[in-house]
Amino acid sequence: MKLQIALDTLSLEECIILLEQTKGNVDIAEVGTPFIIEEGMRPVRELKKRFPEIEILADTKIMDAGELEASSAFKAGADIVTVLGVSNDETILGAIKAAKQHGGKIMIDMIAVKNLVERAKEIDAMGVDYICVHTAFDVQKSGKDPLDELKMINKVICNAKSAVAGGVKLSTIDEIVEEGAEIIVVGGAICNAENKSETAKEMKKHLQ
Ligand SMILES: O=C(CO)[C@H](O)[C@H](O)COP(=O)(O)O
Repeated sequence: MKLQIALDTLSLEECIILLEQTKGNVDIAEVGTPFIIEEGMRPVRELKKRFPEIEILADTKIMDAGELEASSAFKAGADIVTVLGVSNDETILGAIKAAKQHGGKIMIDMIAVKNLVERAKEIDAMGVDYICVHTAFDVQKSGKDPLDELKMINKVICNAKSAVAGGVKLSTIDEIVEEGAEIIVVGGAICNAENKSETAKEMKKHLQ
Protein backbone atom coordinates (compact mmCIF):
# COMPACT_ATOMS: atom_id res chain seq x y z
CA MET A 1 0.00 0.00 0.00
CA LYS A 2 1.49 3.33 -1.10
CA LEU A 3 0.97 6.86 0.18
CA GLN A 4 0.62 9.45 -2.56
CA ILE A 5 0.80 13.10 -1.54
CA ALA A 6 -1.22 15.36 -3.81
CA LEU A 7 0.67 18.63 -4.20
CA ASP A 8 -2.04 20.93 -5.46
CA THR A 9 -1.61 24.30 -3.79
CA LEU A 10 1.92 24.53 -2.35
CA SER A 11 4.76 26.35 -4.08
CA LEU A 12 7.58 24.29 -5.58
CA GLU A 13 9.86 25.40 -2.73
CA GLU A 14 7.30 24.28 -0.12
CA CYS A 15 6.90 20.93 -1.90
CA ILE A 16 10.66 20.36 -1.86
CA ILE A 17 10.83 21.08 1.89
CA LEU A 18 7.87 18.78 2.58
CA LEU A 19 9.36 15.92 0.52
CA GLU A 20 12.74 16.38 2.26
CA GLN A 21 11.04 16.22 5.66
CA THR A 22 8.97 13.14 4.79
CA LYS A 23 11.66 11.05 3.09
CA GLY A 24 10.87 7.38 3.54
CA ASN A 25 7.20 8.05 4.26
CA VAL A 26 6.00 9.29 0.89
CA ASP A 27 5.92 6.78 -1.96
CA ILE A 28 4.44 8.94 -4.72
CA ALA A 29 4.51 12.71 -5.12
CA GLU A 30 1.61 13.93 -7.21
CA VAL A 31 2.09 17.15 -9.15
CA GLY A 32 -1.57 18.14 -8.89
CA THR A 33 -3.76 19.53 -11.64
CA PRO A 34 -3.86 23.09 -10.19
CA PHE A 35 -0.04 23.00 -9.91
CA ILE A 36 0.27 21.90 -13.54
CA ILE A 37 -2.11 24.66 -14.62
CA GLU A 38 0.09 27.19 -12.80
CA GLU A 39 3.51 25.85 -13.74
CA GLY A 40 3.23 23.32 -16.56
CA MET A 41 5.71 20.43 -16.41
CA ARG A 42 8.38 22.39 -14.48
CA PRO A 43 7.50 20.85 -11.08
CA VAL A 44 7.49 17.36 -12.63
CA ARG A 45 11.01 17.94 -13.99
CA GLU A 46 12.32 19.50 -10.77
CA LEU A 47 10.84 16.95 -8.37
CA LYS A 48 12.04 13.99 -10.44
CA LYS A 49 15.55 15.49 -10.54
CA ARG A 50 15.64 16.14 -6.77
CA PHE A 51 13.81 12.99 -5.62
CA PRO A 52 14.68 10.17 -8.02
CA GLU A 53 13.72 7.62 -5.35
CA ILE A 54 10.10 8.86 -5.19
CA GLU A 55 7.62 8.07 -7.97
CA ILE A 56 6.29 11.23 -9.59
CA LEU A 57 2.69 11.28 -10.76
CA ALA A 58 1.58 14.02 -13.15
CA ASP A 59 -2.12 14.62 -12.52
CA THR A 60 -2.74 15.72 -16.07
CA LYS A 61 -6.35 14.39 -16.09
CA ILE A 62 -6.01 13.82 -19.84
CA MET A 63 -9.31 13.91 -21.76
CA ASP A 64 -8.11 13.85 -25.39
CA ALA A 65 -4.89 13.38 -27.38
CA GLY A 66 -3.90 10.60 -24.99
CA GLU A 67 -0.67 9.53 -26.66
CA LEU A 68 0.62 13.06 -27.27
CA GLU A 69 -0.21 14.48 -23.85
CA ALA A 70 0.90 11.43 -21.87
CA SER A 71 4.19 11.44 -23.84
CA SER A 72 4.82 15.07 -22.80
CA ALA A 73 4.42 14.19 -19.14
CA PHE A 74 6.57 11.05 -19.37
CA LYS A 75 9.29 12.99 -21.21
CA ALA A 76 9.28 15.54 -18.36
CA GLY A 77 10.01 12.72 -15.91
CA ALA A 78 6.61 11.50 -14.74
CA ASP A 79 6.45 7.84 -13.70
CA ILE A 80 2.64 7.81 -13.66
CA VAL A 81 0.24 9.92 -15.73
CA THR A 82 -3.51 10.31 -15.16
CA VAL A 83 -6.21 10.03 -17.80
CA LEU A 84 -9.93 10.55 -17.19
CA GLY A 85 -12.16 7.47 -17.19
CA VAL A 86 -14.89 9.41 -19.01
CA SER A 87 -12.55 9.83 -22.01
CA ASN A 88 -13.00 7.89 -25.21
CA ASP A 89 -11.37 4.46 -25.30
CA GLU A 90 -9.04 5.73 -28.07
CA THR A 91 -7.62 8.33 -25.66
CA ILE A 92 -6.95 5.76 -22.95
CA LEU A 93 -5.38 3.34 -25.45
CA GLY A 94 -3.18 6.16 -26.81
CA ALA A 95 -1.96 6.96 -23.30
CA ILE A 96 -1.23 3.27 -22.67
CA LYS A 97 0.83 3.24 -25.89
CA ALA A 98 2.83 6.25 -24.64
CA ALA A 99 3.35 4.57 -21.25
CA LYS A 100 4.75 1.48 -22.96
CA GLN A 101 7.10 3.62 -25.10
CA HIS A 102 8.42 5.50 -22.06
CA GLY A 103 8.35 2.73 -19.45
CA GLY A 104 5.70 4.57 -17.43
CA LYS A 105 2.31 3.79 -15.91
CA ILE A 106 -1.24 5.03 -16.46
CA MET A 107 -3.72 5.80 -13.72
CA ILE A 108 -7.33 6.24 -14.77
CA ASP A 109 -9.22 8.80 -12.71
CA MET A 110 -12.88 7.78 -12.39
CA ILE A 111 -14.00 11.24 -11.28
CA ALA A 112 -17.54 12.01 -12.53
CA VAL A 113 -17.97 8.57 -14.13
CA LYS A 114 -21.68 7.71 -13.82
CA ASN A 115 -21.63 4.01 -14.80
CA LEU A 116 -18.73 3.22 -12.46
CA VAL A 117 -18.85 -0.57 -12.36
CA GLU A 118 -19.41 -1.04 -16.08
CA ARG A 119 -16.72 1.52 -17.03
CA ALA A 120 -14.23 0.08 -14.51
CA LYS A 121 -14.64 -3.36 -16.14
CA GLU A 122 -14.06 -1.91 -19.62
CA ILE A 123 -11.00 0.06 -18.54
CA ASP A 124 -9.59 -2.86 -16.58
CA ALA A 125 -9.63 -4.93 -19.76
CA MET A 126 -7.61 -2.26 -21.63
CA GLY A 127 -4.47 -2.87 -19.57
CA VAL A 128 -4.07 0.25 -17.42
CA ASP A 129 -2.00 0.11 -14.26
CA TYR A 130 -4.32 1.82 -11.78
CA ILE A 131 -8.00 2.69 -11.57
CA CYS A 132 -8.63 5.48 -9.07
CA VAL A 133 -12.01 6.28 -7.56
CA HIS A 134 -12.14 9.96 -6.80
CA THR A 135 -14.63 12.16 -5.00
CA ALA A 136 -14.23 15.55 -6.66
CA PHE A 137 -13.09 18.45 -4.52
CA ASP A 138 -16.24 20.29 -5.57
CA VAL A 139 -18.54 17.58 -4.21
CA GLN A 140 -16.63 16.70 -1.02
CA LYS A 141 -18.54 19.49 0.76
CA SER A 142 -21.73 17.44 0.40
CA GLY A 143 -20.18 14.85 2.74
CA LYS A 144 -19.56 12.27 0.01
CA ASP A 145 -16.38 10.19 0.32
CA PRO A 146 -14.82 7.61 -2.01
CA LEU A 147 -15.08 4.47 0.18
CA ASP A 148 -18.30 3.10 -1.34
CA GLU A 149 -16.91 3.54 -4.85
CA LEU A 150 -13.67 1.82 -3.81
CA LYS A 151 -15.69 -1.18 -2.62
CA MET A 152 -17.54 -1.25 -5.95
CA ILE A 153 -14.43 -1.30 -8.15
CA ASN A 154 -12.51 -3.67 -5.89
CA LYS A 155 -15.18 -6.26 -6.64
CA VAL A 156 -14.79 -6.07 -10.43
CA ILE A 157 -11.22 -5.19 -11.41
CA CYS A 158 -8.84 -8.07 -12.06
CA ASN A 159 -5.83 -6.60 -13.88
CA ALA A 160 -5.39 -3.03 -12.64
CA LYS A 161 -4.72 -2.05 -9.04
CA SER A 162 -7.11 0.23 -7.23
CA ALA A 163 -6.40 3.71 -5.93
CA VAL A 164 -8.52 6.12 -3.95
CA ALA A 165 -8.67 9.91 -3.72
CA GLY A 166 -10.88 12.71 -2.55
CA GLY A 167 -10.87 14.14 0.93
CA VAL A 168 -9.02 11.25 2.59
CA LYS A 169 -8.04 12.21 6.14
CA LEU A 170 -6.71 10.58 9.32
CA SER A 171 -10.24 9.84 10.53
CA THR A 172 -11.16 7.99 7.31
CA ILE A 173 -7.88 6.31 6.34
CA ASP A 174 -8.35 3.17 8.45
CA GLU A 175 -11.59 2.10 6.75
CA ILE A 176 -9.89 2.58 3.37
CA VAL A 177 -6.90 0.52 4.50
CA GLU A 178 -9.28 -2.17 5.70
CA GLU A 179 -11.04 -2.25 2.32
CA GLY A 180 -7.72 -2.29 0.45
CA ALA A 181 -6.19 -0.07 -2.24
CA GLU A 182 -2.71 -0.06 -3.75
CA ILE A 183 -2.48 3.73 -3.60
CA ILE A 184 -4.09 6.12 -1.12
CA VAL A 185 -3.99 9.74 -2.28
CA VAL A 186 -3.98 12.48 0.33
CA GLY A 187 -3.91 16.17 -0.53
CA GLY A 188 -5.55 18.78 1.67
CA ALA A 189 -5.35 16.73 4.88
CA ILE A 190 -1.55 16.98 4.66
CA CYS A 191 -0.96 20.18 2.69
CA ASN A 192 -3.37 22.29 4.79
CA ALA A 193 -2.23 20.80 8.11
CA GLU A 194 -0.37 22.99 10.58
CA ASN A 195 2.42 20.39 10.77
CA LYS A 196 2.47 18.94 7.26
CA SER A 197 5.42 16.57 7.63
CA GLU A 198 4.15 15.09 10.93
CA THR A 199 0.70 14.57 9.41
CA ALA A 200 2.24 12.79 6.41
CA LYS A 201 4.29 10.56 8.71
CA GLU A 202 1.21 9.79 10.81
CA MET A 203 -0.78 8.92 7.67
CA LYS A 204 1.95 6.55 6.50
CA LYS A 205 1.85 4.73 9.85
CA HIS A 206 -1.79 3.78 9.14
CA LEU A 207 -0.90 2.08 5.84
CA GLN A 208 -0.13 -1.63 5.81
O1 LIG B 1 -7.02 15.55 -7.91
C1 LIG B 1 -7.40 16.24 -6.99
C2 LIG B 1 -8.54 17.16 -7.15
O2 LIG B 1 -9.16 16.99 -8.40
C3 LIG B 1 -6.71 16.14 -5.65
O3 LIG B 1 -5.35 16.10 -5.85
C4 LIG B 1 -7.18 14.89 -4.91
O4 LIG B 1 -8.58 14.98 -4.70
C5 LIG B 1 -6.50 14.75 -3.56
O5 LIG B 1 -6.68 15.90 -2.80
P1 LIG B 1 -7.65 15.94 -1.51
O6 LIG B 1 -7.15 14.88 -0.57
O7 LIG B 1 -7.48 17.34 -0.97
O8 LIG B 1 -9.05 15.65 -2.01
